Amino acid sequence: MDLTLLKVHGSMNTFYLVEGPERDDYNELALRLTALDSEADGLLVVLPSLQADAKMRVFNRDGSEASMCGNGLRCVARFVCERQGIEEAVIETMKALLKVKKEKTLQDGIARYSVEISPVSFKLKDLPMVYEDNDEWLLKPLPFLSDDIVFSAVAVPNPHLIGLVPAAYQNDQSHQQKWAEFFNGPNDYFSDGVNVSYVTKVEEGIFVRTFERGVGFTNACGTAMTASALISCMAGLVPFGNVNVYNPGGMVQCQVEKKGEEIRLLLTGNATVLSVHRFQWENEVEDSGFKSVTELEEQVLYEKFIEQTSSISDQFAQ
Ligand SMILES: N[C@@H](CCC[C@H](N)C(=O)O)C(=O)O
Repeated sequence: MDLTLLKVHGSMNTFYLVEGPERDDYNELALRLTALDSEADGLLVVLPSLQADAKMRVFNRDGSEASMCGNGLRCVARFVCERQGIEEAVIETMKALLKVKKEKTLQDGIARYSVEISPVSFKLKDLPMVYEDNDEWLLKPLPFLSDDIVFSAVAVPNPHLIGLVPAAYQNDQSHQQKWAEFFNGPNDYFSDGVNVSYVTKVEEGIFVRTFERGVGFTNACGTAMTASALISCMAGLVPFGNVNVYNPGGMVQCQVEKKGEEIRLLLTGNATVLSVHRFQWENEVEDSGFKSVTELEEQVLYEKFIEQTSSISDQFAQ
């Protein structure tokens, strides 16, 4: 089968995007593509939907399917809005119908979209996480892990474990890597694995580094950045409202509103198309492969944007 793929990114969280019918082997396609491209964090599939303008499925580098992807949703939002000539849409995801919207471009040319991140749950059963007889785990050290990091568990709806850390843990990532690898292997706490983020306050917001389930360290994880902004607001690290979230791949804005139990989260950032690919997808691995690549110019502008945000991100080892 001859497929047309877009290589896209949100904050340098990079995916192949394909449009197609429902089928049960997109995990295989994700594995084929990521085996050929070490930059790709996974695959986004845009499908027809009976309830929304389109449906998104997301597959990690290792072929596992995730319930949500914030950076990926911005790229899907752009694809659907441009295809239909609209500025707002609703996208069906595994657990929710989410509103997406075209926003004013960044630096006069970088396409920018906002996406709803929902539903949000602090219930450990929704991640799932099991730790003694706790129902929630918010802003408390996990004693077996460290005494000086407060951790929070939140599902948005994919699972996140978020630690508020001093800068030293950003410069030496071995602590984060060790525990993220442990929680994503056979373990008693997270039966489905978990995305692990370390968050540090910076002058104009927060810096977030994420070790993603099914991927490893990534330039950025949209759901993790939004969940981290929520936890940072709840911890009093930054005020509720708009939070600038810096990451190794750039910067996004997360809008965090919490009224009692009701939480509203919005993630806004770039949705960039890097290149267009033709890919031959056959049963045999040796018959599959890229047939052509057309590079686009959009990344030039994005690189300039990164230069501006790098004064903050460069405080930490990349
Ligand atoms: N990078 C994504 C999240 C992708 C899914 C994640 N690895 C999971 O398995 O939950 C994002 O931008 O949110």
